[in-house]
Amino acid sequence: MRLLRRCDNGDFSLTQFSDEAIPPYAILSHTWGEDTEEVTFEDLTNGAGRDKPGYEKIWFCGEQTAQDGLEWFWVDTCCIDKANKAEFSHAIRSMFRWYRNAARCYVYLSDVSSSSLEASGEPSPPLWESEFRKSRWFTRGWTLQELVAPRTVEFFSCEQRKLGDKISLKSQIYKITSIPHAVLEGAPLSQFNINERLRWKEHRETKRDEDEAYSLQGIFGVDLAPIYGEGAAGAFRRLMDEISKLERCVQDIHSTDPRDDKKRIEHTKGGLIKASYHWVLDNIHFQQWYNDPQSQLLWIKGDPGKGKTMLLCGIIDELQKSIAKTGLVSYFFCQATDSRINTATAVLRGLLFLLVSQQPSLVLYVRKKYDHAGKTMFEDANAWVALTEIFTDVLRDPSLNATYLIIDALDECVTDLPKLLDFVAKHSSVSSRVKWIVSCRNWPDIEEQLERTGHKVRLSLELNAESVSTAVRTFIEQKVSQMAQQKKYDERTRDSVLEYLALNANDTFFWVALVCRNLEMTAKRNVLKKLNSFPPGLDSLYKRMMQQIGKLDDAELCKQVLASIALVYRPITLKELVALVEQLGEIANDQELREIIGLCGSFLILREDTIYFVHQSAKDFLLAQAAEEVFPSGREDVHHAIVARSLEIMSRTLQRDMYGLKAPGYPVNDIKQPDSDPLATLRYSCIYWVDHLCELNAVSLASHAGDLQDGGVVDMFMREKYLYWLEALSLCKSVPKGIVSMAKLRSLVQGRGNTTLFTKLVYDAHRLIMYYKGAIESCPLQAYASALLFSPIRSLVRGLFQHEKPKWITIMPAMGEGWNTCLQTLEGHSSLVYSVAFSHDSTRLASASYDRTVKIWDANSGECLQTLYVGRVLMHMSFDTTGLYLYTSCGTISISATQLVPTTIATHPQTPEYKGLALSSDGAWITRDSKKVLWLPLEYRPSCSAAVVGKMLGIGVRTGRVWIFDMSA
Ligand SMILES: Nc1ncnc2c1ncn2[C@@H]1O[C@H](COP(=O)(O)OP(=O)(O)OP(=O)(O)O)[C@@H](O)[C@H]1O
Repeated sequence: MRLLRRCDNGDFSLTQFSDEAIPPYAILSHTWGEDTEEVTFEDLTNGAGRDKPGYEKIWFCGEQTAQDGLEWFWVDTCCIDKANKAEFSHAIRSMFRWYRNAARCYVYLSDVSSSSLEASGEPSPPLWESEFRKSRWFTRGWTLQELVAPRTVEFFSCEQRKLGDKISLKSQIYKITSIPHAVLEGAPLSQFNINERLRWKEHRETKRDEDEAYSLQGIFGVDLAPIYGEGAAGAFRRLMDEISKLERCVQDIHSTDPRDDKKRIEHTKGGLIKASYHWVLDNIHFQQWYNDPQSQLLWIKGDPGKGKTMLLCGIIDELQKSIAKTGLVSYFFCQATDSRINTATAVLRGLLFLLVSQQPSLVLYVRKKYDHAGKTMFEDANAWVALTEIFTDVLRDPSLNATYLIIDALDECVTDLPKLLDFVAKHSSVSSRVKWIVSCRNWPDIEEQLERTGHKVRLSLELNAESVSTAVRTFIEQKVSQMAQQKKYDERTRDSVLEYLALNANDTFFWVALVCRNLEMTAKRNVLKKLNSFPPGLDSLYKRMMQQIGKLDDAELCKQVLASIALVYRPITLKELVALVEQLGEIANDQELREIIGLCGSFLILREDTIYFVHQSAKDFLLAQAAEEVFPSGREDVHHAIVARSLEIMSRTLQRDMYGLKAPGYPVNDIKQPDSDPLATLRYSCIYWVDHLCELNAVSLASHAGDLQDGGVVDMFMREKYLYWLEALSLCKSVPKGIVSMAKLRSLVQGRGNTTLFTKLVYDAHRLIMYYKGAIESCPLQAYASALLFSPIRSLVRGLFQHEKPKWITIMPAMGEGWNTCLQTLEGHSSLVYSVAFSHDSTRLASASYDRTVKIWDANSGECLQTLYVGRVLMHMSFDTTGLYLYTSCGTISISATQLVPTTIATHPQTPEYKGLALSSDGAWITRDSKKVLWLPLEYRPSCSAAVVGKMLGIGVRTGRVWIFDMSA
């Protein structure tokens, strides 16, 4: 950006600044006169232009800038070299940002005179207002963004007298432009829908047709390179395209909307009570964090149930009020029992989603990567890397105002917590504009890491016992008063409940909440009798509740439900639960089912149709203290029951074409889930039955030995339902998980030693899912087309499912006898793959392509874990024990094996030995010492690169595919 400064001799000089080093500056907004009247860049560089009418504006802007204590200012007529096309294009794309980031914006209204102000001596309304209303400034296209982008906009008359600013004149401006007050007060533009924003530009004109669209790019938070000559229609079409791409990108960032999570949490926890969190706002540590620019991280810690989550809900509400639309508040609530929101990646996605929703211009940092990699970049197992890079860029954005980032329950981040802690520690001191709050239980691991973080303030709930105690007391009073009203308690009952709760709560909100939950289900006449049965302390209370469940008529059923819910890998729905717990099968009635969950109400809660634990501590209790009661024959028994039920219900229900798609090429992305979804009960079973099977220990496996033998339940399921299961996995978007499951099943059955027909079937089925992953994943019915037609003649699955092969194919392709050496084909690169490398443990395969990306694959599941945009062609790649090294002509980029975070280093500590294979002229693969290791079938020969580890061979080819071969086969 080029800025102006007034020199001592009264002239103006121009200085160019890089984006990272722009000093505070003022900016002029005006309407252009004839081109010949304006002072140009050329004029200024040649010391000319003083005699032009436009010089006065520049002079005014310089004067006003100095008066406001600034040194630099910007005027569009002379700060852009319009002869330089690249610069001009860059300026058009940056203009909104330049206005938004200006410390001051002066609007010079050449057609509004303030002489009428003097003459009138404060009449009401002032006479200049009618000129103001008619000013040309409100009719031009570009001035729309000049009005809405800057924080402050001051209006001056042609005599250079201040008339007011966009806040003091908001009513007049609203009448002229119909732009709502909130916009003028700085509300994020994204709060206003596209049509409304388009309406603001109605009746505005631009000199060039295309500018009508170009002048709106900042208003919609998109980037549009100008192509003058394309016409207004072309420019608008591109603008609309960009807007829809932006919307898609924002949509794809989000895996959950933290605003909905917050509402849900508050709702399921019984509603937020202000009087129980308000104490924190006056707390000395909170105040220090809030007011001191050096204190950027507030760490709230406390034992389970002390009210941390609700405290954060309250703080979020208060911060949102206090920043009054000018800053950003972004937050995330981790919940261990919900796999959508218990990973480090989900946290960053959630935070990022709320940031870009409030300030769409930030999406540019996302688009840099997203446009290249698409939605998968948020979903790859290592999306973490991409997200941390984006986040780092976002936090450095110069336009970011006061920003608050809040993460609740770090202890409930199940996947990659160390990475998240490391990220928070590093980034919480990056910018004084960005402040963080994190909360967690008193866990030593987390404490150790956060203790090392600088610029933090610690707020321990245990060390603020008095405040927490008063807050709990208020909570008790509110809860009891609500119950007393609802259940019509007499005074004695109400006072007794109040007293009992106050005496036994031990400053733990959750204990109070749990007791109240129980009392709400207790008849008024029994309340006093029952009161003493709630012992103080969470564990004692859970124990007591377990005893109460033990006395129910449905005690056994409730325990079975609790046992299954405690062992499943994600929260399940009521329907999925019925599939897993045999005895529930007899309860056909939805109402009765809900009643059973209600009976477990001290531990479980139903949200819509999904069952959750009331609290993580409830699950912990069942798995530890109550294990004997809930798992009387051990956890393995419950795992086995889940497997048995899953197989039974899948065998009964799975069939060909569950969604009535008919066409084998029906793409999975076009499929709409039917209202009455035949997979609703099966989804969990389909995805996780193998995992439960693999939880069985040797003793348990021995006692169920028949299951894994020829003719056993698993064998029969594979024989009769395997392809239908693959179709279902595809409908559940879980084919990669299916591959991992089949690998697990294969090693489980192979580990049992003897080779049986069943072992062979599992091997064959595993090969088939690996080989046809791509086809089945994108079109579920390909399980019966490609997978049957092109698998080897002696494939067991092919033989078992002959009856399912497409009837319309009369001449079957000639296939080989058995599976060839190619295990799987990895698809994703869009150009030739010129380098491949295996990790030493053979779990990862990296491939580099002329599409300028390096992809890292899970060599077992074939899933693409990460796409690195390297932007250049590499010379070579190799893994060593420390990580992946990418060799470029300008040094090495190393990728750490565990973190997969690229860092640039100048040289590699030692040049690793090249261990790959090379292609000999006759098409055979030879090692470096010229010893032949493998002949490849002709079809695989047009290859470009190869790597080998153990008995696996990876080959990258011209089509962009990567093949993995089993060399032992
Ligand atoms: N300000 C409040 N308003 C309403 N309810 C509250 C408030 N504070 C705490 N509670 C009640 O106390 C319960 C426990 O609070 P919360 O979940 O915030 O504790 P926590 O410290 O985050 O617990 P954990 O670390 O175990 O997750 C909530 O379920 C809610 O019922």
